[in-house]
Amino acid sequence: MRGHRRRRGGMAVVGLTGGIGMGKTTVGAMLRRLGARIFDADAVVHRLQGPGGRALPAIGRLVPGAVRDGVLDRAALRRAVVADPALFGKLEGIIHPMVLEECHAFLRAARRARCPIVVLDIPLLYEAGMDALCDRVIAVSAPGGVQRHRVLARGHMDRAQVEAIIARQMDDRQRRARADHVIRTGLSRALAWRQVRAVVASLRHAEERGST
Ligand SMILES: CC(C)(COP(=O)(O)OP(=O)(O)OC[C@H]1O[C@@H](n2cnc3c(N)ncnc32)[C@H](O)[C@@H]1O)[C@@H](O)C(=O)NCCC(=O)NCCS
Ligand SMILES: Nc1ncnc2c1ncn2[C@@H]1O[C@H](COP(=O)(O)OP(=O)(O)OP(=O)(O)O)[C@@H](O)[C@H]1O
Repeated sequence: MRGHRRRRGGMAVVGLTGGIGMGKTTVGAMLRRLGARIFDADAVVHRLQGPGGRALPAIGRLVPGAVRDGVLDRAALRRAVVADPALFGKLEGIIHPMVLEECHAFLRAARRARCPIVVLDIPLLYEAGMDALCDRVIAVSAPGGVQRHRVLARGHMDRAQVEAIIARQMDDRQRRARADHVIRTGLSRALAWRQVRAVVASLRHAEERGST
């Protein structure tokens, strides 16, 4: 538990992490409705890789077939990095420093705007050591079967690709053991809401006591 660390500049920084398809975006949206400002690492990655994105030139050099006329073919990039783990590591080497930079810029802006609670929604929060930026961490979790079913139901990844991504991520049990709060998303949305409200109430309670 990092439960009683001092808040940084009057703002609670909450990490939100979990494996692919565990429910980070869904829980992030609930936290937003309760007043938190969200840093969405996946959305930042998509912007960096989108038309005119900063990461495109380096990705084009790494996987030449993946960038054509300044546009990234996500499916081609996914196939290439899943087939070759060394390439996956090199792609992360391009993207992660840029995500970290954007995250610091987000935190500076949120502090200037006096946001009471900010949430860093980052799949690889622990793997990339970005939990060091957080006062508390929430892990979202669901049974492995539910996780795989959800990702396959989206229809753009095959079984092998899902397994390759899961293999690159921290084991769910380890993540749950390290986090301050665990939100279970394997049951109904109503239950997830109840857990999210309880976490926010505990943050607000800590604020009143002057610690997180
Ligand atoms: C592998 C890529 C091409 C797959 O693209 P695709 O459009 O199919 O998926 P998307 O980007 O929406 O990611 C879906 C989920 O996969 C997982 N994931 C993505 N990248 C990684 C990674 N390097 N390691 C582990 N899990 C990852 C995350 O849970 C993410 O939420 C893409 O995710 C990518 O470029 N990843 C490298 C950047 C990265 O490390 N992102 C993680 C967040 S910082
Ligand atoms: N509590 C819940 N009850 C029911 N379904 C849920 C719940 N939470 C998430 N889901 C469903 O699971 C799927 C994955 O959720 P979500 O997109 O939030 O996960 P994610 O962790 O952000 O995924 P990714 O790592 O791929 O970005 C979605 O279809 C969502 O509707």
